Amino acid sequence: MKTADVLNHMNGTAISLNGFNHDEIGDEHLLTGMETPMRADAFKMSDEEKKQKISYHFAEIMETLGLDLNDDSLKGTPNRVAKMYIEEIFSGLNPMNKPKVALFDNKYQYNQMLIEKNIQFYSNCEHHFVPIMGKAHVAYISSGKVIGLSKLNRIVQYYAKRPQVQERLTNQIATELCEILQTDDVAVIIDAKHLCVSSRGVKDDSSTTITSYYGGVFNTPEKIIELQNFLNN
Ligand SMILES: Nc1nc2c(ncn2[C@@H]2O[C@H](COP(=O)(O)OP(=O)(O)OP(=O)(O)O)[C@@H](O)[C@H]2O)c(=O)[nH]1
Ligand SMILES: [Zn+2]
Repeated sequence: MKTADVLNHMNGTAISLNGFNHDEIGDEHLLTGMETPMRADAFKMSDEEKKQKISYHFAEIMETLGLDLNDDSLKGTPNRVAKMYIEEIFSGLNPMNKPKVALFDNKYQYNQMLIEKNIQFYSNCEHHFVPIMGKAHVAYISSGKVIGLSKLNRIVQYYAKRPQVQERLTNQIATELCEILQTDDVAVIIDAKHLCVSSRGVKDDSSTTITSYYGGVFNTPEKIIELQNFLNN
């Protein structure tokens, strides 16, 4: 499936280049408006250099807040945060960390939907840099290839490990699955809690946010109902 076709599914998603260089960044979502906005020089600096820089600036933030960086418990925090950003919670910004996906021939002649339900993920809101946590459900119908189940979870985790908004996370996962599986018949539903809504600001601890992508045959009332029935059980 071509990205232009995916774009047609997105109901008017804005096209934005953001100075983003496809070859250098290696993200296939150029021109769809759903790429994570990154500069063309995003990977000129090594991970080690990035960690040192983040550590320096995080120490500055802590100093500004008046914290004593000589304190036993606090002194390692700038390094801890830098390591966590680069190696863990924002590791999905680096295309080198994209999961390698194993595909198999559909020898089983299984031609109905496959749903990977309740994929737990943690992400971070790009507006406040506080956690988003939730569950993703992904479904597809094979066009000839079958994907290893764990790879569905890994694709969700890869895109979650970026500063995100839920709409983009949903569409990035869907586009990736369409491209890998060479089919439009993909659905992604995400139900997540945003700590920027629950722990601060409006402080609503009970609301969650649901987003969805229904492509190909999933974009019919019957299939949507069938899918939702599976998810509700
Ligand atoms: N559409 C969308 N909005 C999000 C997401 N995560 C956080 N937001 C919202 O982004 C908005 C940022 O709005 P601002 O008014 O600039 O930020 P703010 O002053 O901190 O807003 P409050 O959260 O209302 O206090 C907030 O309304 C957030 O709830 C997301 O995944 N999708
Ligand atoms: Zn937020």
